[in-house]
Amino acid sequence: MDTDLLSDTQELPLQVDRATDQRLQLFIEGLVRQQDKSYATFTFPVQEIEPLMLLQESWNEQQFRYYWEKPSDNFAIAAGDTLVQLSASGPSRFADIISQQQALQNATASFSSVYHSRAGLMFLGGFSFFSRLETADWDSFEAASLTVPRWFILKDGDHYSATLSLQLPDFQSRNEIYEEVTGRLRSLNRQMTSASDSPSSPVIARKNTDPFPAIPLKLGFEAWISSVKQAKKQIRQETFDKIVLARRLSVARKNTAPVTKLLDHLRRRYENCSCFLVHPPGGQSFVGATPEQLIAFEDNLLQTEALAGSIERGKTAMEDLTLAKDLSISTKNRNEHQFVVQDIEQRLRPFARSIRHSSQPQVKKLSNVQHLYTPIQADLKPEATVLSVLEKLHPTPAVGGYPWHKAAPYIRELEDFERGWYAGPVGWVDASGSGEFAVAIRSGLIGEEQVHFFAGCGIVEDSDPQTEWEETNLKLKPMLSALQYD
Ligand SMILES: C=C(O[C@H]1C=CC=C(C(=O)O)[C@@H]1O)C(=O)O
Repeated sequence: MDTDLLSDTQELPLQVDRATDQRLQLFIEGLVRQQDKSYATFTFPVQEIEPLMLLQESWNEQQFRYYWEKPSDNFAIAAGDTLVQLSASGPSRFADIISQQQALQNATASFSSVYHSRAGLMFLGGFSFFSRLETADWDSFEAASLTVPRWFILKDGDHYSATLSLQLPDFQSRNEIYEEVTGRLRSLNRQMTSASDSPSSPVIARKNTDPFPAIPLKLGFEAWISSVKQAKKQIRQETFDKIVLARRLSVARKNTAPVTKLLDHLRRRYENCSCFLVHPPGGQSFVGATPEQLIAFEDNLLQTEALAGSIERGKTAMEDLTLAKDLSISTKNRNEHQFVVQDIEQRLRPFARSIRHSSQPQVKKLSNVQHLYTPIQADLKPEATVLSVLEKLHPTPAVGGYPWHKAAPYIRELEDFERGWYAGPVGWVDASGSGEFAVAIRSGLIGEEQVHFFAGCGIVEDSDPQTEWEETNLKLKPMLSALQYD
């Protein structure tokens, strides 16, 4: 290896010691000799770095970009460029993705100089709410899409690493592979150095002095009231017990700040949320900060939750407490919540050895709204995988309905827009089969000229259409503020 990457020369974010270099050369020799793999990944430790800054530094509209951060977990992934994109559409999309993922895993060899289970292959992306995408609004997205990036940076507590991946048939010899890996390490080093030297943090530091025009928050009000009334009629006729209706607010994009700034705002403001970005090559950016975890899966231990039932935050501590109490004792909200707990439990049962949750919901407080919240844990049977469980869990009645097969057609009928990836699962899966997916609510689709914001709420027998409308306004707030529309 050229001396510039070796650790006894200068201080660089990513350095390789001689022993690692020797191991790397042997690994590459093995790849070329055996010729039984089509892809290889290479993971190295890096110095402390802000993955978001690197994403900003390396931003390229024409390439795949991905970001995931849960500030409260001290966990982040920034990734870019496509090595392979797994995609599928239709009712068998989960099964199709699972078989593509397995094939890719079998065709990949991994080199790692870190001891971390997230080293190696990483699959990043998500799924649309319904099994097909039907309009041009989401034309850069697939109904199911997991991308293996050509690079990603991982931050997990104090652990930082960089993983590169490549397609082996692109290279003729051992030397070419070695040159490619070291060349890319060098360019990553340059980007990491300028990301950490970058004088300004990507924070939106101050309010825009020339505020954007007020959002027409009343837009779609009549249609909403009428849809909620129709949904309640179906509930009275016992078609279903609960349905989640959503609205889309579409506005001209005024804030042209990079989406990385938007993400930075979200992660600072919503520390307990999963902040995400999925940007297909040349497409729009799907961005959000969601409080709802759909699945966290590691060593056959699963964590999920019921999050449904909402009320505003109080202006004083006392008022806030009173509102939380009102929420906890509200029959309407408790019913709305209980359908979710029940349904999740039912769906997990075939996979689970045991399932645990408290009998009473807690209250989860976000800066704009508070929700009823029941964390649920399950020990799963060995055959369960993150994607097979995801297939069964999505959509929970927190974003769909109860029973789902009865409510589903009414969502399409009563909403006048394509949900796309709104309320679908978004997240990541690693090579060991662990992964995390969140429900992509509190989100927006950001195009060059237009932004679509989404928010929904659960409708049950005694829902009041006006109150539900106000609740959607509360839920739109995080994204509206992040784009400075307030
Ligand atoms: C569907 C959304 O929220 C869900 C999650 C939490 C509380 C909800 C509610 O109270 O209705 C919704 O079930 C959304 O924010 O778009």
